[in-house]
Amino acid sequence: MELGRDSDTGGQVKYVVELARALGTMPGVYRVDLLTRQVSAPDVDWSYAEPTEMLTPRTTESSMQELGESSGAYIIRIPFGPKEKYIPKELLWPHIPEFVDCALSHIRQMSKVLGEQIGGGQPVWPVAIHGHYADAGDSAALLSGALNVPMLFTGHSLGRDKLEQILKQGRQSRDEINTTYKIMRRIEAEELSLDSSEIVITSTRQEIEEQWRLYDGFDPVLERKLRARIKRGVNCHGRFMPRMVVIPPGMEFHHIVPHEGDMDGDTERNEEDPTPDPPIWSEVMRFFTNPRKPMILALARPDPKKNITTLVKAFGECRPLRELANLTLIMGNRDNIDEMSGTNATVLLSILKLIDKYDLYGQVAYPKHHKQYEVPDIYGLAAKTKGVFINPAFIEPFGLTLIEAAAYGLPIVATKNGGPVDIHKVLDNGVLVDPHDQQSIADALLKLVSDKQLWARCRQNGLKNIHQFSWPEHCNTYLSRIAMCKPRQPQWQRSNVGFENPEPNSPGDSLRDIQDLSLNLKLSLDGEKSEGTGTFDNSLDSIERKSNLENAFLKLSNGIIGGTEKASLMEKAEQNVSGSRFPVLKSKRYIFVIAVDCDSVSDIPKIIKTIMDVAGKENSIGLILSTSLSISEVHSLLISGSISPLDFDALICNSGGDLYYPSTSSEDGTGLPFTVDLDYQSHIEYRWGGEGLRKTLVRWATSVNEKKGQIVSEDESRSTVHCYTFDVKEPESIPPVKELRKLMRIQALRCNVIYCQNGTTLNVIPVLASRAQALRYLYIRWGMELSGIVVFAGESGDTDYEGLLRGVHKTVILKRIGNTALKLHSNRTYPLDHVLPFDSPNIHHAEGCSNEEIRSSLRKLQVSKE
Ligand SMILES: O=c1ccn([C@@H]2O[C@H](COP(=O)(O)OP(=O)(O)O[C@H]3O[C@H](CO)[C@@H](O)[C@H](O)[C@H]3O)[C@@H](O)[C@H]2O)c(=O)[nH]1
Ligand SMILES: O=P(O)(O)OC[C@H]1O[C@](O)(CO)[C@@H](O)[C@@H]1O
Repeated sequence: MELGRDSDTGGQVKYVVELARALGTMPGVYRVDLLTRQVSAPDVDWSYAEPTEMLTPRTTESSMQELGESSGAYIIRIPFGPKEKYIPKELLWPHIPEFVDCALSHIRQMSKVLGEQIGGGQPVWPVAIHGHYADAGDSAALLSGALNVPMLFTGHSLGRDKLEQILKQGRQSRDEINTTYKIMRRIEAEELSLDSSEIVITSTRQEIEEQWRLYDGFDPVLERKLRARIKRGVNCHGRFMPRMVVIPPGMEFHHIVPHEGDMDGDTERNEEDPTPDPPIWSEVMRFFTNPRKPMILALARPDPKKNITTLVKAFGECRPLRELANLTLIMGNRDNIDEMSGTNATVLLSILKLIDKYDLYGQVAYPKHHKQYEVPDIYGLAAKTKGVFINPAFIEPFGLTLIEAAAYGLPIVATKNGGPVDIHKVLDNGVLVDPHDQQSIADALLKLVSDKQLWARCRQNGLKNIHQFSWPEHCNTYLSRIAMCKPRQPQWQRSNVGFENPEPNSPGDSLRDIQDLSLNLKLSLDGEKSEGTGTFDNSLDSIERKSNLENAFLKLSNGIIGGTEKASLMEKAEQNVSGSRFPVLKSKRYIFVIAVDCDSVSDIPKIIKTIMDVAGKENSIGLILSTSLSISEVHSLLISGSISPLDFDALICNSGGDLYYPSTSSEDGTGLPFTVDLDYQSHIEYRWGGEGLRKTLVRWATSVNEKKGQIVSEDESRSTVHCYTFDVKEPESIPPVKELRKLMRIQALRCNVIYCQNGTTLNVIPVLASRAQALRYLYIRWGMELSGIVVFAGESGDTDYEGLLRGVHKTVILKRIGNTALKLHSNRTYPLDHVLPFDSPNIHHAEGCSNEEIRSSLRKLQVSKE
């Protein structure tokens, strides 16, 4: 690993690689995939372009174990974002949905492969998905929603805390910080991770109490209260908190041999010892006038928060310390400071200036290069000189370097802010200091290098206790926590499992199953009615006539049919569905998704007709309508434009709260020619606050009305099971969307709040539901290729607009559509340009909404109908 190469290659990289490797050797774990970005850029190592890399187990014991085909731990590199270009983490946001789409396709593919190998032909679905750091938290949330599997999250370093620390330093304004670090988008990703995760893993208790508590979506007191309510079986009124679990990271101990000798002592390498000194030693020692003095070692990325400058000042201004010890600063690798990122270069330059200011030549080493395999030798050298390791960071979430130093027999001086407090409790191998207090840093270092007994005691304590930081131990606790999560998987896969072993009157004969069967049989009926031919007649051989099928449907609904008969009926219906209507989505070359949020709803039919006209009558293009409107509003709209619902393959309504398919019958009781997808409903159900959420929203509306007059009211007629809709009379007077989101999160209500239709409507839907996620569902459910999608959107739109433009699909932005909606975005927590990939070749701005202008955009996007 190239640790410390830049601000993206820190401790988290080592943590996740070692965790994946360790998990891959645990009994009960078949396969671990560590997904990351594939980078094929000339300025990074060639191995970053390798699509797959196996992480070989460290211990011979585990490598001796019988491994199954495709089992073990792997790094999977997913290509996304601009080709051949390295992108720092702060600039990745516009590309995250593309990663999600590609990752989804890898996971689906892998689940099929594993299904063939070990799943008896049934796809083997992931047990859990774990996001590490904010960007992966965002991705994992979308993936866990699309796959319907439990999510875990580890922050490693948290945005709110970083923001506070930088503000405290007073060098940058909030806006400047946001421009440099895109920190508000990152914080939103961390909030979403709280909304979506079942478990948040932290390295220390401090991370929970001091850092996570800064977030809207987490409150340690409320968390305890909700946990107690769940234990007592008391209603939580739709409120959810992720479970926070402290599991410190481990160490790989296989290569650790603490140096026993000192620079002058008997155990020093003697003349007969054939092992030469590690080359990195001379790289360091060449800086020193007297290399035998105890070495104070700091090893950290040249990031301002690591506070190396205070350390250099403390050293420079403390005469006795300078006389007694040398200082070694390992700050990543560099060829040319001018080519380093702005903040890293600034740190390095200020350190060089301080060295010059205090005239520390001959006393401070700051080598340009080191390899990761040389890091143990650097700790070893410091230990050999009876030196001390120091981490003076303003705040350190955990601090891998501290456990590394302890493992190599080095006492520590560490910041009292963050993880080191917990580490010190376990290891008791040094002194904690206030990182802002230069004098106390110098005092602590001086004490440890001058008091030989204290030094020896700290070294021994560290070595004695370091084994408490063990990966196998970490993995045991981790896996036991995952095992406690309620298993989640797509509803239709559960039905499949049921088929293999249909027990008469088994507990599986639930209302849900009946609904499933009903939907599938109904779809079968629709299939016959609308298509007339196809596999319908052949596959339903035991139910010869359509009327029999209708009877069966009724019997199922009334609970008369159950057990084996139901299972067999279900299987036939399922085969029929797979054989007729829905795979149509899969076979389409392109799917046109009409997601325009027009200034006036009445403008939509005209746009739909133009796009339909462009699509032509060929079967190779599917059509989906994606809107904030309810299904009955959609129906009226289509009628008003003389458009047949049957021209669509699917209709995403209520901002993604519901998914419908057109149908020639109307058995839903709504009188409308659509069938609701019940599997989708169960798919997005996660953390839906239901009645508790609705009541809170109504209370919020009342309080807004008390202040501003009657401007917002619940609209029961447009609300559905998974979408609470509110009418807004004066959009400019109601609080911005970010405030309502915050209010919900503070109350532990997890939902997706969308201001739509120019702010005249407010839709509240499940947290992992959205118009963009509905497309991912169609991919997972029916195999609809995401790369074949062309989304038609306006220049602006509802507050879920950003989701429509990003991913592997292509987008045509129609000029002058949805302009009024722009005001909905004026009060966002982060600017749209931090998340929209406007330079993407997948996006094209059409000059207008005419047939020719749309055709021209499609040509530019290389979408051809053939
Ligand atoms: O020039 C360098 C600098 C660092 N490292 C290594 O990089 C890692 C740095 O990890 P850490 O000291 O933990 O700091 P960060 O890079 O900031 O890592 C983040 O993620 C870690 C894992 O969750 C947490 O321990 C940290 O607190 C958090 O800030 C260690 O293994 C170092 O040995 C190098 O090899 N060379
Ligand atoms: O300064 P930030 O953005 O909080 O990032 C620190 C994180 O970045 C990394 O260096 C690389 O992802 C991690 O090791 C660490 O978790």
